[in-house]
Amino acid sequence: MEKLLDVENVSISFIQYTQGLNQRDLKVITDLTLDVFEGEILAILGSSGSGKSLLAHAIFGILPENANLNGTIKYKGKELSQKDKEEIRGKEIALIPQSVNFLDPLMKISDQSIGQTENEEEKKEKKQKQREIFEQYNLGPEVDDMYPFQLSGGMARRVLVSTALLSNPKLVVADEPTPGLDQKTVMETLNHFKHMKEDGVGVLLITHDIHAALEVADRIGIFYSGYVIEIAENKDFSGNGENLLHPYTKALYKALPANGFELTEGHQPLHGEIPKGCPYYDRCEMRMGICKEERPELTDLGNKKVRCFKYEGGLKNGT
Ligand SMILES: Nc1ncnc2c1ncn2[C@@H]1O[C@H](COP(=O)(O)OP(=O)(O)OP(=O)(O)O)[C@@H](O)[C@H]1O
Ligand code: NI
Repeated sequence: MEKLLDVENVSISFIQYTQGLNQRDLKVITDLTLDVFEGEILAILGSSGSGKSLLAHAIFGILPENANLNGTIKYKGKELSQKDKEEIRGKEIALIPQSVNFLDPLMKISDQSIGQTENEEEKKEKKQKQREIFEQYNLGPEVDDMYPFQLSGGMARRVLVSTALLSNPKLVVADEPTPGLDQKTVMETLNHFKHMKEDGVGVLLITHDIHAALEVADRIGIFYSGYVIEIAENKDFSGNGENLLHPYTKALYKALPANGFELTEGHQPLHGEIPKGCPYYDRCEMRMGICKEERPELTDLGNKKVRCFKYEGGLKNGT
């Protein structure tokens, strides 16, 4: 399977003005590294406000003006410049945006889904394809002439998913596709991702819903205080969680069945307030002296990755 997306050491920050003319760099995402292969679903799990949408927007070159982006984003091994991102988006790579507000309220659904076309012939072709895909997603012909406000939440979601698929993308980035949907529509949406994967598409599923992630993802990356602290395989989230590596991931897993799961529980140091050592130091049961002083790197352990000093010498060193 070919590697589609490489996000290497990406940091995203904003300039924050403090007193007077003083300013400081407010880091939202630090040193983020992940990859997505063909026919794979990688979920990124993070709490609200942890920078998930910023990550998606960085890949598509649509970050807000005041954001600073560092690091490298590659597609099929080639580093993407801002210009490349603009050329490739909506074609080989497609975004399923978090908000249905991405739909234009004043434009009929089918027109905005098809987008601008060069000529009548192209428009006809695209219209036909749009109908086919919409049909697969249970959106009948009556939807074409509707405006966004006439759609239910589930229909609007399906419009965003099918619009993303219109260009036959190789890579799909789905930003929080499930909140606000009823259980049945959640399962439907997740099934769409499974079908994309079966068709060889690579999917980056950005979510704060661990149940959704576990339902469909092959691997799951866990955000903590703007760092990816572990990328685990789905099957590691089983038994006593003994195959999970980072103490935070272990704690999350243990909280799952008992508490109905709350990712935001406990205080995650955010942005400016991260101490110089490991961001999880204060809450960690496995902490050592070095963890207070230095920040651990993301250690590559084959199919998994972890950011924790316990594993710097390999898997056997952890507990
Ligand atoms: N234009 C901006 N200027 C300054 N700070 C910003 C800006 N946009 C986002 N941020 C900061 O970045 C943080 C992360 O935003 P982002 O939308 O990526 O979070 P998220 O993980 O997608 O959250 P949610 O789960 O609510 O969708 C925000 O909490 C905010 O502090
Ligand atoms: Ni978001």
